[in-house]
Amino acid sequence: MKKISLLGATGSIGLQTIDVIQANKEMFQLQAFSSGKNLEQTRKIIDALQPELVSVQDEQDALQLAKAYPTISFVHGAQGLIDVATHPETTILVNAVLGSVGLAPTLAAIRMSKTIAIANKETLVTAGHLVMAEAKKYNAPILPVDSEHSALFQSMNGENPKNISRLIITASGGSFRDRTRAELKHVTVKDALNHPNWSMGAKITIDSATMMNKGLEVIEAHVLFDMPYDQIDVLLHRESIIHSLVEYEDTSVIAQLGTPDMRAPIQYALTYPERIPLQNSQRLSLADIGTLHFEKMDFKRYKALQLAFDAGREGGTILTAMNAANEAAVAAFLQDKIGFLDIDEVIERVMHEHQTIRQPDLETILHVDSETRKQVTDMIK
Ligand SMILES: NC(=O)C1=CN([C@@H]2O[C@H](COP(=O)(O)OP(=O)(O)OC[C@H]3O[C@@H](n4cnc5c(N)ncnc54)[C@H](OP(=O)(O)O)[C@@H]3O)[C@@H](O)[C@H]2O)C=CC1
Ligand SMILES: CC(=O)[C@@H](O)[C@H](O)COP(=O)(O)O
Ligand SMILES: [Mn+2]
Repeated sequence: MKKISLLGATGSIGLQTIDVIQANKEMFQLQAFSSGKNLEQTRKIIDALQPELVSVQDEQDALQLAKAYPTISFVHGAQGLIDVATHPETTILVNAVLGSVGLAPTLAAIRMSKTIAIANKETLVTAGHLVMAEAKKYNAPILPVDSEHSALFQSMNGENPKNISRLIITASGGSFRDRTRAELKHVTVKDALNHPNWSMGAKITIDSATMMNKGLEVIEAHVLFDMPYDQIDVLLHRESIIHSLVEYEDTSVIAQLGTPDMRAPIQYALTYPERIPLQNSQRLSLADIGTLHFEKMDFKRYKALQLAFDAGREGGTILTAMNAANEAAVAAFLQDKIGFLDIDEVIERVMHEHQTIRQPDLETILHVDSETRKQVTDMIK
């Protein structure tokens, strides 16, 4: 029985992780989980899986839940996330929380040598060097959940990393892939939330439309697989069937394919190195699909991807600044405070004004993160 801590249980990845756990109750047990503000969904998960420990964002909510469930422990806030991540009985942390708030609990779980199944890409972008150094020091495996990184990981299985020549990350193009940049000036939140292939949380769906999602994923791949940026390519692939590809020195290319279903990479991270049937899933039929499409990436059309490559190549705190600026700008767009194209503008301005600090420690990263959020708030007043 694998005992699991889950951060972000009420979100898109979180609920799909719950599905995988519920479909394989003889194999997995949910020991502890965190949610944010969605109390209705929190109660449903408690009723279905009876965990020992639950964290919610606000103290009042924790007190209210404690009255309703006297046998369960409730915690809250930033410390609550750490308590869930470090629950002494769990061996795996699934990090599916949104944003850089996932960093501290990830580091805490790594320091207890837990296996980390990571969907929370912002943590790897803002402090990848710290996460990977601590994972090495404490012998904590980091298993990718993001579909592209799971695909890369699977396509490297059994290979010698020194023979890899290139990582090729596929991108659907997002909600506005058939519009020019000029046509994006007045798009609405509702339009932007309409992803062609995946049903995901709001923030990542906007990131996908700006192509910042791919930018974050390029940095995530650099961090996870120690690959230089000039050996990471992005390929437009409308269908999201090929989840990513690895090219080797001898020109062979190995890819991982599948229907767009996040439960597959989530389950693979939980069962690794084994595979088990995926319940209620559709098998891939290439004969039914017929044609797959590929296009070269246009870095002028998708400016955010260029900004992410620039930040990645520079390294240090500009990664934290870029990530925090993006989180703040996307939140402002979702609240109708800025337009869609302003997201790129905000990130570019923040990066332009940022003085990079090399090899930052945790304190510096957390400081840059919160200062950048204040800077963005002032910018859009
Ligand atoms: N969705 C997808 O298919 C994919 C997502 N990812 C990555 O996985 C992560 C999660 O994405 P997704 O599931 O889409 O996001 P959602 O917005 O659907 O879910 C986010 C989760 O985090 C919780 N949360 C948000 N802010 C806080 C906070 N400040 N403190 C505590 N909990 C918080 C939410 O709680 P509540 O709702 O209760 O308020 C919810 O449980 C992101 O990093 C994303 O980039 C990666 C690949 C694919
Ligand atoms: C499901 C997943 O991993 C997302 O990150 C997905 O990749 C988003 O799609 P695009 O960013 O390619 O539009
Ligand atoms: Mn992805």
